[in-house]
Amino acid sequence: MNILSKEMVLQVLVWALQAIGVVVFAEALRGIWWLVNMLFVQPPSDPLRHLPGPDAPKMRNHFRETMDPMQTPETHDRWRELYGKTFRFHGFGSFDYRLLSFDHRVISYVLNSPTFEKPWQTRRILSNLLGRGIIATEGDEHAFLRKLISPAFNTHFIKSLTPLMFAKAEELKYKWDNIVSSSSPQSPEKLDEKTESATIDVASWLSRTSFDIIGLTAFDYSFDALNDETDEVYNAYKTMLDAQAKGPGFKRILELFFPILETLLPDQHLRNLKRSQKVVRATGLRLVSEKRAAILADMSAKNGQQKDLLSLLIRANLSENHNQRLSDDEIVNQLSTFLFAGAESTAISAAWALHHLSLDTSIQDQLREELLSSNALSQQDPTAAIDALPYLDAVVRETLRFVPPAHGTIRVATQDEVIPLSEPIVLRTNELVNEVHIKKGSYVHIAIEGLNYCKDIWGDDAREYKPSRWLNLPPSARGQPGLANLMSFSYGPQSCIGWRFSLIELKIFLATLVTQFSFEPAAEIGKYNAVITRPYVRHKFDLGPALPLKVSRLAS
Ligand code: HEM
Repeated sequence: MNILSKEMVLQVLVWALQAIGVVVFAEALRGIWWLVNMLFVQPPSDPLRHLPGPDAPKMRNHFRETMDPMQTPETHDRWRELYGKTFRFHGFGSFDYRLLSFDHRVISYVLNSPTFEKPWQTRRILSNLLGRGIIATEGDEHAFLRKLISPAFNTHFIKSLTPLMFAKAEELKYKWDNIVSSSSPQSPEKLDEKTESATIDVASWLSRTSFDIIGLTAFDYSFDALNDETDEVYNAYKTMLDAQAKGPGFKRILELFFPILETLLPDQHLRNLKRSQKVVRATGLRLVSEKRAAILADMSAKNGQQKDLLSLLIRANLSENHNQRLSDDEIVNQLSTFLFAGAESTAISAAWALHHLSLDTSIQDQLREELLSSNALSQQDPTAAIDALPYLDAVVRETLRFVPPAHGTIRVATQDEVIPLSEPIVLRTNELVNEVHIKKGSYVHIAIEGLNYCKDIWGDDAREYKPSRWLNLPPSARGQPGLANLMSFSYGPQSCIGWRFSLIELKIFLATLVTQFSFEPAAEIGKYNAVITRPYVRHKFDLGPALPLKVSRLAS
């Protein structure tokens, strides 16, 4: 009996091993076929191969040339000169043809057509991080969320949030003032000189301020990060978002393709991430339930003032058909998305603005002169007053043009498609064509920075930081389809929903800080692209994103 059961166990083991062997063999075959198909079968039939463009050896890619902001301006200029406005380059190797175009007809077609979606890799990264927020969705789900969320970002509502933005900008001003005071030896002679100064990492302080603003305006939650960085939810969000700040490592990329690795080979990073997500979700769910209870209880609030985006979202959700309503979890995903998409991008733009003002004192002086002579900050309606200042507007837009936080975006064709061109191109076969054929699965790269640097749109000085261009834009730039006359917020159904929010926040930051301090460079700054274009101190990349400036208090 014993012997029999041993034999049976052995037999079962053998069968199990055979079954595993068959599965492994089948998977290996599938993998080999996938590789052969990708490397040898698909490329010869890819219509993009006929387009002009740079060639690459089998396993070399063009990612650095197309995505590293320290290289892209030169690369784009060179490639445009050689290949024209629409061409192809290589993704993971010479087998991987990708479309790159500086033709707005192509861009507009791709950004507006339902055939083109964000690649699954982008959406998986985003939803692994934030849950399924609007930025990670497509099709009907996206359209539904966009309709639900859009009212929360209208001009009127954003204007109601500006007192909070002003209050936080003032708080930042006092923080910097204290830093300057504590690092400058006090002496009476110095009071009317511009010598009281300190070196401040403006990127980090602006990030703390911007987090505080989104916390309060989006979900009425005080991170109070400007005071200290101890709040548990703030730190949880920082852990989640900082994971992106140095770019994905090799293991993260492998996990994207083989999610099972997260379970098989957990590491400290993943454990921290999961812990942070738990903290964010628990607090988010609590806030949603408290807000909803308050809204339901307070019938008079039906037409009353909403003071945060969450209340607006809950109210819009409550008026939806019962079976279409978002769950509390789904609402929390949207809040995390606002934080992810809005906090760092606006803070980094403000830091880039101060950087460029520090590099050109005449621009800085002109801006300060406009702000002081208009007395905009002391007006009864300071939001309207600063919003009406042409040079402030020019500095903000020029900064967003010159260093767009989103360096580019990518779309993938979900079926074979024909994209119209605004001007014909000559294929490698010498054929003149008015359209580009693209097959299902091909990637289209939208070079946001590249489009912002186009000489045929912006003029020969496109690669100079020059706010004055906005006071007299060339007609080619005036007709740009992008939001705020730029590509920086993209356009089409998936364009930035928070663009008005960030424009006014940037203006409030600059108006508050430039009237109080002057800025000079404190280090050589480089830029790198990890989800957004971030500053770092040259030769000190390991320290992470930073933008130190010499900040001096102006004589009163
Ligand atoms: C300087 C600041 C900002 C820049 C440059 C910026 C840029 C962008 C860009 C380029 C996209 C499109 C991404 C793509 O198609 O791949 C986008 C989408 C989005 N942005 Fe912004 N953004 C900024 C600030 C904000 C703020 C403050 C918020 C919210 C508070 C926000 C919320 C969103 C959301 C929710 C989406 C997804 C929209 C959708 O999928 O329909 N952004 N942003």
